[in-house]
Amino acid sequence: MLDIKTYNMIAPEGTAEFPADKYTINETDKPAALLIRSQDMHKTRFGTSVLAIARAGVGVNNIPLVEANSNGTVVFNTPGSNANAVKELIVAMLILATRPVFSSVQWAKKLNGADVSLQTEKGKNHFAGTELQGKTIGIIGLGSVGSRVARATADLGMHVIGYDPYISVEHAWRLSNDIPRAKDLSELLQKSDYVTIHIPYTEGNKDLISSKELAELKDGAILLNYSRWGIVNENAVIDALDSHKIAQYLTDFSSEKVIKHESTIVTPHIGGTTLEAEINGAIMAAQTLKKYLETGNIVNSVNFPAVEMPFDSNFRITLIHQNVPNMVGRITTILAKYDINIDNMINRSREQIAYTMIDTDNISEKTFNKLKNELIEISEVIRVREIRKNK
Ligand SMILES: NC(=O)c1ccc[n+]([C@@H]2O[C@H](COP(=O)([O-])OP(=O)(O)OC[C@H]3O[C@@H](n4cnc5c(N)ncnc54)[C@H](O)[C@@H]3O)[C@@H](O)[C@H]2O)c1
Ligand SMILES: O=C(O)[C@H](O)COP(=O)(O)O
Repeated sequence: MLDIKTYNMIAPEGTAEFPADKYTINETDKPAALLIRSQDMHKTRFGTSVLAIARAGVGVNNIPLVEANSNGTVVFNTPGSNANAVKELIVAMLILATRPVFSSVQWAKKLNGADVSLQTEKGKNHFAGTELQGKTIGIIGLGSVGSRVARATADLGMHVIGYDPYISVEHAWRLSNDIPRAKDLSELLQKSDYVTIHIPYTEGNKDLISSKELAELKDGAILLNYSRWGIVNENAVIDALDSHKIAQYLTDFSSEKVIKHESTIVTPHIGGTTLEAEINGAIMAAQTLKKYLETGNIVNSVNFPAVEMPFDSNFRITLIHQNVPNMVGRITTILAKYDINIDNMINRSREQIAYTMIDTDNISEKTFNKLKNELIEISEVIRVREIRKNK
């Protein structure tokens, strides 16, 4: 039995992916894997029993990847699972930034009497808005969310300009050829009436939008941050709002200072919080975990290489090791000592980490334990695992 520990609200459709004859959920203090959302794993220690962590969602800045690597823990996310949910919220927030929906509803709620309809007709002049059509929106990051926002805002009649120097081939294909790309961030900032950010939080993206970048925006521009706290420098954005350099800041990530400011609209990190996105993410994360636990194959990892090999033999040995020369030679030399005949083998690497899978015929538990002890003695080997077919 393998135990899966969950954190946060994981949709039951996800945990239902783990059959009860092979898995338990939240039953031991030595789980084989974790299924999480935004749980801060920098503060929540995970032990060596944890073979993998699946993040139902996209952002993985809540997971210490260096520690995961040295522990031999594979970290997965669920790319695109909540992108439509974020896109729809961005459309809503653009409209809320442009039309006085909240204030007009609050005003109308207070009306009394038989002539409320007359009163609304008289009062509506106080609630004139502007339109999105014809305005320019700059989209920073053209991945799963950004590419969808580009399409949706173009459909609203906005002029769209994108910026993503690291765009993947898959996302570039999804993006319409009509969407012009800024040559650099400055060009995007200078041309846009609205700027929306859809990038991961990384060391390199910390404070990407700070005083210098805010100064490059058009006067009265509107900024949206549905990516992460820390990508926009909070003090700089408050200064830009106070000086009326920018008109509004709309965000899913906050502090008391931002919430209390009269020119902000703050949502409580609900970008991916729809029934559909939560189910998508939980199922995708669970399926990715199951695949890894049952076959060793890796898809959608953020710290390990993608590795897939059909599992046609009876026994699979997986090794996580440092990415240094001659590891395969050293590993196969030890296997040869045990007279193990290799049916199939794959070795892939990503930065400092490498992963090797070796398929062979059945090996007894006793022989495998001896073999494992010898393999783990190679100082660069981090983890050795056995997977028996259909177990
Ligand atoms: N508010 C929410 O609930 C919510 C939901 C989903 C995602 N997110 C956040 O949004 C981020 C983006 O999500 P996604 O699904 O589109 O991810 P994604 O990985 O599909 O796309 C991110 C894109 O950003 C680009 N990028 C990275 N750094 C950049 C930079 N400095 N300038 C321009 N482009 C840059 C990458 O090349 C990539 O194309 C996530 O990492 C997460 O932090 C928030
Ligand atoms: O990165 C993400 O996928 C979003 O921020 C959603 O986070 P959540 O799963 O905690 O809602």
